[in-house]
Amino acid sequence: MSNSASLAQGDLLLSLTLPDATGKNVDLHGQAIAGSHRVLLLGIEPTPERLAAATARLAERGALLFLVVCQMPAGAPRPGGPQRVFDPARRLLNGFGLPDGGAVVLTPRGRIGFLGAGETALDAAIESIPPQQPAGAPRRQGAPVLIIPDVLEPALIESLLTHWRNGTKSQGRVAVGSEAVGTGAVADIKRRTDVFLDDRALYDRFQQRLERRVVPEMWRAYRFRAASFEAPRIGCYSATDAGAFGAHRDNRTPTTAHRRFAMSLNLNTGDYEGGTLRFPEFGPEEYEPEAGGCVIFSCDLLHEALPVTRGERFAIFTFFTDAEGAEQERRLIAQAMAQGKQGVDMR
Ligand SMILES: O=C(O)CCC(=O)C(=O)O
Ligand SMILES: [Fe+2]
Repeated sequence: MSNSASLAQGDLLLSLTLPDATGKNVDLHGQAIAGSHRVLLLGIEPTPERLAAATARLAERGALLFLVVCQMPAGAPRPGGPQRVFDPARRLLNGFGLPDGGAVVLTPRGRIGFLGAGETALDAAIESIPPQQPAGAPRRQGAPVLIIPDVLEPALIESLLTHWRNGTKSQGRVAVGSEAVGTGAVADIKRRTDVFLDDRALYDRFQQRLERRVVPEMWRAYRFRAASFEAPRIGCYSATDAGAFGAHRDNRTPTTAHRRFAMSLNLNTGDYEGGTLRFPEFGPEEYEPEAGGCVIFSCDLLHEALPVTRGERFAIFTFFTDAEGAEQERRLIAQAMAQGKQGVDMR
């Protein structure tokens, strides 16, 4: 991880193991408990009364409590109570940037759902756990896509939208190659106004969210190790020209062949109509993550963004590649530079 700042709400935590009183390692993402909300109370021992009240409220929510203590607990684990785990180096307190008494909620997905400190931290942590959801109808089809909610928070979304408003705009640009269309037809396949994310500070904030919330999810879902991502662009599909991106794959030209996974991350929802994503090879379902959330999919999948019929849809896009693809891309950029082209212009 390139950024060493404390873990924040929304970050994914895929491994977390601490010893119990007997020295046996407890995997806080173990298969018997992952999939439930887990509340970690750090560095303090609640009174028996508070513990009883918290345990009852947690049970209602199907959640589990762990006490993370810094002193090795005396004697054998106490039967019946919450599991105590031992963190003498205060790795968790430091990693979360919390004082003693801090509370953390791990969501079923393994993300940090809540972080808090102070007298009310445990109650607030429990309060943050949503009621258990009904299963819904069984799904019989769907595209092999990964939907990740809450990758970007509202303040960062706002900064990205401001960057688009002030940025240098380019329209309808697509990579041209064997299966791609010629310039004459470009406007037909892609009607979108793009601005590259070329502001360093904003780029760094965006990159950190991808590293903590997207890259590890791709590893878990696909065992895909992202080595780099392409210059992100913020796009606007407007109803004024029925903004859309017709059915295409993302890796079918010499300059895009190194791409492995695409990310489409919505910056707004609700203030436009249309604009959903569809994967026609897999069925008629339409995909639309909430603002701040994204869809990740293989660049081999045929996909289209349906026309926006009212308002404007904003989203940010990038493509991930692995070490091999990154090497391919480096060669390509070097070639283009040797021919006097600018790297970013190839995309
Ligand atoms: O609008 C979208 O969500 C998809 C965009 C897309 O397919 C692309 O930029 O290649
Ligand atoms: Fe695409």
